[in-house]
Amino acid sequence: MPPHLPPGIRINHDHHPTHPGKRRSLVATQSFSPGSQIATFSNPLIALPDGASMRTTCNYCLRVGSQDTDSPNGGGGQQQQQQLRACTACKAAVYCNATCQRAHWRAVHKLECKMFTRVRENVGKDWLPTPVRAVAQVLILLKGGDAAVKEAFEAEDGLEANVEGFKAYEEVWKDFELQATAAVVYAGLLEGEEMLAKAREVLCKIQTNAFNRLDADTGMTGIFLDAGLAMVNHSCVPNAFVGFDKRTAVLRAERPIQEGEEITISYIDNMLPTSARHEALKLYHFQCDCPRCWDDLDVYEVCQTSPHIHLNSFSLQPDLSKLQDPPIDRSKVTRAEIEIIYKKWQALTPPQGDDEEELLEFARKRWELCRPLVEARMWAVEPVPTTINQLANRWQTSYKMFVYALPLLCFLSTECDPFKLVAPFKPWRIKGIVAIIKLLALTGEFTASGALATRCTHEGLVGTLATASQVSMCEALLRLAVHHGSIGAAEDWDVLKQAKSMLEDLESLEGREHESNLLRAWAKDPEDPEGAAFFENQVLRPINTLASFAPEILEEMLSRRSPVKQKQK
Ligand SMILES: C[S@@+](CC[C@H](N)C(=O)[O-])C[C@H]1O[C@@H](n2cnc3c(N)ncnc32)[C@H](O)[C@@H]1O
Repeated sequence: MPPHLPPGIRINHDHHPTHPGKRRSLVATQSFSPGSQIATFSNPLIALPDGASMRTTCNYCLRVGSQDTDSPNGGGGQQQQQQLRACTACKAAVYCNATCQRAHWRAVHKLECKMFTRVRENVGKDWLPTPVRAVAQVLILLKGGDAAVKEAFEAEDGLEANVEGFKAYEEVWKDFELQATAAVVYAGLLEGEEMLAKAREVLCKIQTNAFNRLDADTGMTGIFLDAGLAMVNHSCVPNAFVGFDKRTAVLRAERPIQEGEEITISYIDNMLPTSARHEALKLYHFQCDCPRCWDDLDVYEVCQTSPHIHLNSFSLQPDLSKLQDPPIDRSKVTRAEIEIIYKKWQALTPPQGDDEEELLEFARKRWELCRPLVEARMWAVEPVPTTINQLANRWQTSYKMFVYALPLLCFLSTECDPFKLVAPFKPWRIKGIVAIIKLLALTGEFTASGALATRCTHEGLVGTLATASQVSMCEALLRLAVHHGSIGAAEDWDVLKQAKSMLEDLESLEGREHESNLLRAWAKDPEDPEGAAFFENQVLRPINTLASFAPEILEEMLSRRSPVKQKQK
């Protein structure tokens, strides 16, 4: 029996003449506009936090919290987070409340609880590596006769396993053998070779069909497997994407989808150069022949053909002609050189600790590799954006450097993200905007007290912030975040909730009704003459000026020349 699917989608079982290995696919039974919700999946077969965070994440709803203070490792320092209480029997699985604990007990924990007692007695640990726990859960649910798990893992038309494909990679297969054996032993099911073979097959099915559930807010990962969602095939130019909200996966349209069209998502980071994408897809055992792979398109070329460039008229890159005809110089770097740059960049080993000098030296080496792309002004081509992003992330929380993170974040939101992620409602684009808002609020305090110049030697940066209306900038950015967040994210996405409440606070500030009215008019109609002029002059211009400092700041910090020079713009 095929998995139960929500309305709006169906499974296509037709043979793909050009791709016999593709087997089934998910097809839209109605049209979907960009950003709209195609389907939600809230009853997964497997939903696990990753091994290391199973003591700090509710094992049922996957909400991140802090550990019970009675537990051996304590839970201090995270007051705002939900306090989690451990199962009194195994003391390994933790929950945010009794409802979650009961639901997890019914779903699987009554069967796996003893396993954790066994783990503690045998190896003294109170957690298991994620794949081992996932396989063990499936095995004990199969043993317990769970119908949905049997259907997915034992029926002939169940989940794709690709066992022979995995066997071809010796190292991967050795790893699978170890993990499958551990799962069988810990589950208390070591009954012979047949059970071990079953465990290996289960692991192959999990590897092929489960999502790495990355929580965009906390960075926590885990495994999420739903038999219906697992029917979506891959494309490097997908028309849909999956977001996670605790125990629910939401499938959303990224591009317009017509009735009868196949729905595709990207299994990997589809912004990487072609050979890196193919390397990442190796474990799915198929040759991707999407337009990006077929014509070896870079991010700018994919952006140029995107059907939703126009959505950026309400964004930080409203100059649509730039998205249609990007100001880059392809003669400075070939595709083959980009592939080599990426491989060398990836091969550099990051320093182990937090030593500032070592981290800066590492960033310098990475930046040096990016130089041909920088000269071509191909800022949106990896590894340039990730190199800048990593530096911005570090500087944001650095007492000495946080002011310098602001131009970097403005640069990412204007020169990188819109080309990489053309749809402005993609959560990563919204997060980029929210990061700018937070830094504007922080630097605003220093501007008001006149202390900014003591923190930052870049006169252009200090001058721009001194003359800009940071409150209006924040309000405009919040309106962008709330508008696009309401299209492409769950209503109770923390980032969206936070943006909404910050916007309410700003709107209620006395004495700036005029500015607020203009921005409200612009948000209602980005072509409203007065509102648009206000946004252009008071928001976009300072954001672009701040962004324009990023290349020189990066150059001077990372090119082994002098420190940031004092410059008046
Ligand atoms: C998560 S499953 C997707 C559902 C799968 N088609 C099925 O019938 O079970 C992933 C597997 O589907 C196949 N697949 C996914 N995308 C594909 C594509 N673009 N071309 C060919 N095969 C693909 C590969 O075998 C891959 O390992």
